[in-house]
Amino acid sequence: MTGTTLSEYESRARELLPGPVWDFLAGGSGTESAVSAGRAALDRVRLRPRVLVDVSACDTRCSLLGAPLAAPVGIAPMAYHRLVHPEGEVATARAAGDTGALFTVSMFASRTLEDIAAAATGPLWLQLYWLRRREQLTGLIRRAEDAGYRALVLTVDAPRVAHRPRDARNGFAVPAGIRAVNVDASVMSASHGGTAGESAVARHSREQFDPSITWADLAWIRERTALPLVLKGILTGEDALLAVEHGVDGIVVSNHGGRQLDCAIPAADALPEIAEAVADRCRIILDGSIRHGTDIAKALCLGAHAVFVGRPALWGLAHSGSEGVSAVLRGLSNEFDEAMALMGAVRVEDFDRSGIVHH
Ligand SMILES: Cc1cc2nc3c(=O)[nH]c(=O)nc-3n(C[C@H](O)[C@H](O)[C@H](O)COP(=O)(O)O)c2cc1C
Ligand SMILES: O=C(O)C(=O)c1ccccc1
Repeated sequence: MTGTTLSEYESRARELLPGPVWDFLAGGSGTESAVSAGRAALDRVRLRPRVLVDVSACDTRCSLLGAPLAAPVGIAPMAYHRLVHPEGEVATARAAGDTGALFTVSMFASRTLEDIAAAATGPLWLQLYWLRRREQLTGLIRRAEDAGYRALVLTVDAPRVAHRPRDARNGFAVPAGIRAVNVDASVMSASHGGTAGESAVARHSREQFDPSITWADLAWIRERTALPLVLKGILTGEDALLAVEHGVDGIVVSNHGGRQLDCAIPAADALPEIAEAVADRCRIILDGSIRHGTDIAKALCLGAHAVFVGRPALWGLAHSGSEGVSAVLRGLSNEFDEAMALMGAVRVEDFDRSGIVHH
């Protein structure tokens, strides 16, 4: 990673960012046990390399729902990139384009969908939470289509934002001047109303997210767009099967980086039963604690087609803007390329369950 390791990006970001912003990035819900469990789950997976395979031309490229990628890597949707860098999502989009990564833009992005699209040279997806005010969703879907976004990601593990002790203690609110510019100001004014005991983000999500939606409501989105639909936050084979039965194009196996259900099963532990239930009928993406090229290899062996990287992209952005995000993504891709060579995998599709043991 051009001399700077990922953990150096992390520690530099921690030094640079105000304490409450760092806590918002790093923190989880409840006991925060689902944050560390995500890492522990990947650490329990060990790789089984094959040797004497011609690896003189490993190919890290793949395609995900029609999007060509330099490696099976995307940036997870994360709110408010301007919290860590003034250019925000525009800088992140440039880096994703430069490195051939997918960028999933959060509904609570701090730059407009159109500005992000103008800076992007690679594929963009848009993530949505289901708001009580459905006309806001209709507007976002139409704007995403017009700006060339290639899929919608509906996050389903957050009927509301969970209680996050660090944010509550800090009375965290998004600083004045940073806004979720793509939604009506009255939808997410998370810059107001942080109080000791509850963050503004948690309070506004309770007011604005629709907690009553069910599988039957997916038809409402389908009727409004021909874009592929991906559900983010699936952790069981049962729900993966329902997702397939409801015709979704992809799922993100995720415990939301340990930020939603405390003690939720780590994505890596959930993946085998999900891959079995899905049986190749939709795309599977894993996120949570992906920090090394070998983590990507492990996710593919467990049944994922690609991974999303969350916090490390923001560490890179805080460190040095677009350059920092590019360096973080390039570092991961280079490590993945090496993992392929040392695993005896020539193509991304060569990874399967025979590549791992799981303790
Ligand atoms: C600061 C921050 C903001 C996030 N915002 C969103 C969001 O707006 N929508 C969403 O679906 N997930 C959001 N997530 C969750 C990420 O998409 C992802 O699931 C998680 O961060 C992956 O774990 P990792 O950070 O360990 O890589 C957020 C995560 C962080 C750290
Ligand atoms: O999804 C999240 O983890 C998150 O932090 C968030 C931030 C702003 C609005 C909604 C969720």
